Amino acid sequence: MSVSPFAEHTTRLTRSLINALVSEHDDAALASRVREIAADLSAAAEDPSVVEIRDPMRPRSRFRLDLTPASSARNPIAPPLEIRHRVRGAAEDDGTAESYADVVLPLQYQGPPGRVHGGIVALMLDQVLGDAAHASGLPPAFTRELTLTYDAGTPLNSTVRVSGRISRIEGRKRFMEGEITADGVVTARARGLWISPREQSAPASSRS
Ligand SMILES: CCCCCCCC/C=C\CCCCCCCC(=O)SCCNC(=O)CCNC(=O)[C@H](O)C(C)(C)COP(=O)(O)OP(=O)(O)OC[C@H]1O[C@@H](n2cnc3c(N)ncnc32)[C@H](O)[C@@H]1OP(=O)(O)O
Repeated sequence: MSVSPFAEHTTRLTRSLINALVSEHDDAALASRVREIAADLSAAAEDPSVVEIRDPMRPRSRFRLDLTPASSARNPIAPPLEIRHRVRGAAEDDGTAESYADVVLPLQYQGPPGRVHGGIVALMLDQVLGDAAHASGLPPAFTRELTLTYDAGTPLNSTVRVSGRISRIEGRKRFMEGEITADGVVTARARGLWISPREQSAPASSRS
């Protein structure tokens, strides 16, 4: 289900409000930002039908109603994670289907100074690996195990790439792997196991 421009606009403004709360330590400056954002929120709510967004997030067909705190365009606590799909080609040329997202994390996702919080790193990798686990119309599967290695700080305020792919499938089990890179350097790696519940995996288990 696609998100209306009004809902997405309101989500973006709410993200701005969250950002103001963690950025402005002076109440007068904070109050000024709050007034601006409140005015923008009210203006859009006057007539939701005329709200337009120049660069809306693309609705993803394999995720009909995304309300997750990881990637929903209508959930302001979610990082602005727009997941795309591709086949790794040219350089690697291994033909692996991959899910990936290029994302900039603002201050509200900070852990150590200047770095993305490790839990947010895990959240994004869980989501992108979970998305990749559902490639090719595979039946629903849940994260059973997720192992993270934090190799280096993941920077705030600059584009990082979150990627995930299936490494192998054994019956109901999908073994996943992925990483986050910043300027081409790996900052975190993930390995995980997604399992399709017995009742939902009849076609998959008959293949095993
Ligand atoms: C969420 C998807 C919904 C579908 C949506 C469709 C479209 C989606 C599009 C895009 C999706 C993006 C969405 C991302 C969402 C983000 C991820 C989350 O937040 S998920 C929530 C957190 N996770 C849970 O809540 C799971 C909780 N756990 C469970 O419910 C169960 O454990 C479950 C269903 C996962 C498995 O239950 P069992 O009872 O079937 O499992 P047993 O029988 O113990 O294990 C199955 C096999 O796996 C082996 N196994 C277990 N652990 C293993 C391990 N660590 N290594 C190797 N094998 C292992 C076992 O030995 C067994 O093998 P043998 O069949 O006997 O051969």
